[in-house]
Amino acid sequence: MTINNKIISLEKAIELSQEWKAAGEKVVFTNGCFDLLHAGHITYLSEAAALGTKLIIGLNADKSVQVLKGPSRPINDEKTRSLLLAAMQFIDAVVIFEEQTPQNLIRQILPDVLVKGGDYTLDNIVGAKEVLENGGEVQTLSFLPGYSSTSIIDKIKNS
Ligand SMILES: Nc1ncnc2c1ncn2[C@@H]1O[C@H](COP(=O)(O)OP(=O)(O)OP(=O)(O)O)[C@@H](O)[C@H]1O
Ligand SMILES: O=P(O)(O)O[C@@H]1O[C@H]([C@H](O)CO)[C@@H](O)[C@H](O)[C@@H]1O
Repeated sequence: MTINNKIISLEKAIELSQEWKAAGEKVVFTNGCFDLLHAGHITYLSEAAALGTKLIIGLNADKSVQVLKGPSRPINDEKTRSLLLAAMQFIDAVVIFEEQTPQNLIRQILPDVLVKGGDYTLDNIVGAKEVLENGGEVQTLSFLPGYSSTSIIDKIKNS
């Protein structure tokens, strides 16, 4: 599958997820803004991929990032952010969502496993209730202290 073909619509993500699960694949899902990629992202994303056989990323659209992270964000637009994620061999699909949370997306995809990095706890992961009620798993993965998109921006500003 080419990199661009991995960047799919909500409808395609629902269809693929159903197809994959019917074929016995274990579908892992995570979401985020992924503005400036760093070692923490890569560490937890590679761990996420190892939890199943297909990894879908829910990516906040530019407008959603602006609300969540502030008017000066994102630095990288959604086209760039989705392409960089899709370029990772262990990521099978990237779906951009416009809302403030991936609740609707997760409710429709119903992955086998929902994960976030270690900066989250199980009680503040959006979609956890739906995934658990559907018999899925919810996990928080590694957290690499000192790595964040914001800290990269601050370093550049202060350099
Ligand atoms: N240092 C880190 N180690 C492991 N996972 C991380 C780390 N930082 C972020 N993540 C995970 O990456 C995903 C995307 O988070 P996000 O894009 O907000 O990263 P961030 O670096 O915290 O960004 P920002 O500084 O803009 O808030 C989330 O699931 C989050 O749990
Ligand atoms: O990149 P972030 O800020 O880790 O991503 C956010 O994650 C939120 C999380 O899933 C809450 O449990 C989500 O609601 C928000 O839309 C961003 O994806």
